[in-house]
Amino acid sequence: MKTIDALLAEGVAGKRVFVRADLNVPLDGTTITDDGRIRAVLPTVKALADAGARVVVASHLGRPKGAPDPAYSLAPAASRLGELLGTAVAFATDTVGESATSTVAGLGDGDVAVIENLRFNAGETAKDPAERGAFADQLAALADAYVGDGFGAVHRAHASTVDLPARLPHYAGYLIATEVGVLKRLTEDVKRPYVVALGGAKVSDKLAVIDQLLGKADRLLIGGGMAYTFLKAKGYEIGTSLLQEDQVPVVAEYLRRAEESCVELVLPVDVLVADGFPDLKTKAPAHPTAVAADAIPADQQGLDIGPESRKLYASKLADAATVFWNGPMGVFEHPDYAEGTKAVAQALIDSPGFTVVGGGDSAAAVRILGFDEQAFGHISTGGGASLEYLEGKTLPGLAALED
Ligand SMILES: Nc1ncnc2c1ncn2[C@@H]1O[C@H](COP(=O)(O)OP(=O)(O)O)[C@@H](O)[C@H]1O
Ligand SMILES: O=C(OP(=O)(O)O)[C@H](O)COP(=O)(O)O
Repeated sequence: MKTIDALLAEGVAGKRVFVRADLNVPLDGTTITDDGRIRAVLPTVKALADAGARVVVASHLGRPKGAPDPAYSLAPAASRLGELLGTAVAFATDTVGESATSTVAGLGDGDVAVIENLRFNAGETAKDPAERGAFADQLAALADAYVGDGFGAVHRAHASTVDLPARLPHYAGYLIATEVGVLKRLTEDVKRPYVVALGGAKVSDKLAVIDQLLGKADRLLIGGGMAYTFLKAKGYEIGTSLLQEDQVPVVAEYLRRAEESCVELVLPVDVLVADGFPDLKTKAPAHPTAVAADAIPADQQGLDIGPESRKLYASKLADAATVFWNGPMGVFEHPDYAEGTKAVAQALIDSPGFTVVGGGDSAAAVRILGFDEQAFGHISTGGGASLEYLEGKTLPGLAALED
């Protein structure tokens, strides 16, 4: 894999360099609540701009449905990138249309532009390779070289992560190099006990990784929205909690295999419930109650792990030599449901082992909840991406950067 240093050595002055970043930041309206993913790509963007490249930064944000949707605009991320760089950053209001073409044509050496959300074009995520390829052809017309630095999206086989680098000289950026370097420590000669904590809301995406993790980790702690499919598989009532119904038999099999292979699969013993999802805008008090995990009322929704589970999870992390954590334990964006995530973050800090936190929301959670980033071994910008890396899968966005 050639890195950005090779591109810089070849000389980039006057060249248009396409940087596929992951600027999928959490937003409250148009306010960015955590800019970690933007800061993470700065070394790459700065190095290219300082060397006189005309830098075209691109990313997805959220999951719009293949058409423009103002709620998912990258405009706030573009302005924040400009603030962090201390220079004006141009913003194209489309991906490959008139605005993108003229914005890129208007760049001088050392200038930076951001184009609009790649997922506003259906070609970005299309299953049909021809449709993806057609979009990639249009993106390729905007650049002379490609730098892959969106680590959080390298597990996606999308036009900008796979088809575009096939059309341009391609290089790995600094963030990808760092992320892969650190995650290698968790795959080669991992120190034990190795504990993996999983939570969050992308349940369908992330349940599959448990299949592999059962053969790799010594202990699996399950929280967040992920936990309720497990509780359901145990035969418990889970009320209106997040459920991946079609995966219940698969999860039941995970429970059986864990027992057989002596992997500790730890589920919440109690949870915080309420009669609905909290208002994240007003943060109005949600008045949750703590109930035993096997006593969730039918009309209630589980939104965080409970106080007994906090203690249990902390104790299961206390002797870990290696920890990987992806996915908040609850709806941490609301103060009434942040305690589970706080307890796990604190347990990682207190753990003597090498600790890695991965995922857009998990990384944002530890910073928003006031933890010191330096207290963790590594904070990865990718949740699904790092999990799939740990599974030993070939990540399409990394494979596409190979020579
Ligand atoms: N019990 C729950 N029910 C619904 N959503 C939850 C629950 N627990 C956590 N979440 C949500 O999960 C989201 C993060 O999930 P995910 O995207 O999978 O994590 P990451 O970005 O770290 O990989 C947060 O926005 C949080 O509010
Ligand atoms: O936020 C992301 O992943 P993560 O929540 O697993 O960290 C990435 O930006 C990928 O987004 P996607 O899961 O919509 O493809």
